[in-house]
Amino acid sequence: MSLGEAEIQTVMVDPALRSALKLPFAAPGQRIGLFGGSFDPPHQGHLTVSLMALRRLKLDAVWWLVTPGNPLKDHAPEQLGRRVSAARAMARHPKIHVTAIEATLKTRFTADTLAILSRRLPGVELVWLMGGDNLRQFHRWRDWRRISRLMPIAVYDRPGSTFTATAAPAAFALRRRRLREIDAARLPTRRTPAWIYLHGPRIALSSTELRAKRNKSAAAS
Ligand SMILES: Nc1ncnc2c1ncn2[C@@H]1O[C@H](COP(=O)(O)OP(=O)(O)OP(=O)(O)O)[C@@H](O)[C@H]1O
Ligand SMILES: O=C(O)c1ccc[n+]([C@@H]2O[C@H](COP(=O)([O-])O)[C@@H](O)[C@H]2O)c1
Repeated sequence: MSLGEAEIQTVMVDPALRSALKLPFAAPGQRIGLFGGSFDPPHQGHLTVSLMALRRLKLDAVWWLVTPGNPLKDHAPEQLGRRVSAARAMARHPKIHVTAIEATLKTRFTADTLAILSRRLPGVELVWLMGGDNLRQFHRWRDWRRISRLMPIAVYDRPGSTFTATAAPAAFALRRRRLREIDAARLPTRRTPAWIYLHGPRIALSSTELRAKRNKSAAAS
């Protein structure tokens, strides 16, 4: 969307705060996809989810929130700074911004991060983005119902999750709040809870697989 002078003046986010949080610019009325992940390492799957979400949900931008660590994963990820740099190198797109906001906010759980961001960005239409594998275990996330009330959720299909994700406990609990794919562009402004399952090019890539390959070639050399 294009903003007039008056609208830019009314950006409700305190600029000092925004710069302290190292947040990209977002104005009221803009639609921002929040894509949390370990990105250890980032890959084409992340990029595809972001590009499809930009297009189908008519987003103005996607912010990659590189997490200090997924609370449900045991293994320690690569150093945060290295993952942020790798994510920036992968996400070379004018509408994709890479942030380490959870490290700045010192939040560990998505519900806490999203509660702060929605408070700090009033009027901005935020959407939580995730892959189908995460929908399968969403009911195990801390305060997942609160997350579903904080902002709409878009789930992108992923090999291995196609037939199981939409039958998972959280999907079942929220089944009456699911939008048809044809209505994707309306998701960001829908009353919550609201969610959608998006189909598109399926990318059979994972960070686990890339780490295994990297370790194998390091061991061979
Ligand atoms: N190939 C893919 N297709 C769809 N969604 C994906 C894909 N890869 C990652 N995602 C989603 O991107 C987000 C961040 O994922 P993450 O950084 O953990 O990558 P990953 O490949 O799932 O890593 P790992 O194998 O270490 O679990 C998650 O919501 C995940 O579901
Ligand atoms: O808050 C939780 O309980 C929670 C549990 C599992 C995953 N998450 C978040 O989900 C996002 C995707 O995680 P990952 O490791 O699959 O990339 C990332 O932002 C994690 O912090 C959050």
